[in-house]
Amino acid sequence: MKQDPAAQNTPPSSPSALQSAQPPGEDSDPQALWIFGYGSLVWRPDFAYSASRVGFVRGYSRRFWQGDTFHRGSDKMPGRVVTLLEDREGCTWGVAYQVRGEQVNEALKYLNVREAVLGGYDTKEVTFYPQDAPEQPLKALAYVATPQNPGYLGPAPEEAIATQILACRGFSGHNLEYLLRLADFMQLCGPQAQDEHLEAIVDAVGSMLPCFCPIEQALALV
Ligand SMILES: N[C@@H](CCC(=O)N[C@@H](CS)C(=O)NCC(=O)O)C(=O)O
Repeated sequence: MKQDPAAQNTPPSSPSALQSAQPPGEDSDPQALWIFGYGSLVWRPDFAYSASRVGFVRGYSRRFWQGDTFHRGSDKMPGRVVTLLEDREGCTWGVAYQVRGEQVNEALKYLNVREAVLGGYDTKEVTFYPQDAPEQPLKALAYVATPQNPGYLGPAPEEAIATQILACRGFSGHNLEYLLRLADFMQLCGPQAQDEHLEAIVDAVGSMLPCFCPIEQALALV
């Protein structure tokens, strides 16, 4: 897939700059901001929002390459959560949430703690393509863990990532729940939404769990 010029990797942008970047027709509220989630934000945003849309970003691939010693792991046994890897051929599915008015500062304050302080993520401007209107892309804020952050673990064989996920748990729950809820979301997106890296890790987990069962039953185990 050729990288869409609109999906050029732009430098990290401040939320305020992004709010003013919304096209005039996008929203009468100049304070409106879209936040793109592609990991736990997909199923647990935990901030108030006015609208949400399923869709994708181009030029990035999702990877379980960020360590997590709080939400899904500990200092002794860091879990693995996702980040975005710049990839010209990449496409990552997730959910964009629109926050407006007072929701903007509340969401940013909350995410700064959850993502930046506790998770090591930075903010980055991305171009989001709604599944139901890809011809009308939106500017959105994404939280991305770069290789420079102290929690970054980087690439590993999917089997090793699966082993680590099976062994870890943190304050937000088991790392396996994190993996399976993301896989569940991707199944709901339909056959056009593929994530080979995620699928390979789920398959590796399945080969290691003696009683591996459908996702909804496996979620009941964690
Ligand atoms: N920034 C990504 C990943 C965010 C993410 O998964 N962060 C983790 C670790 S800092 C988190 O918030 N976990 C909460 C949970 O696991 O329920 C997203 O947009 O979803």
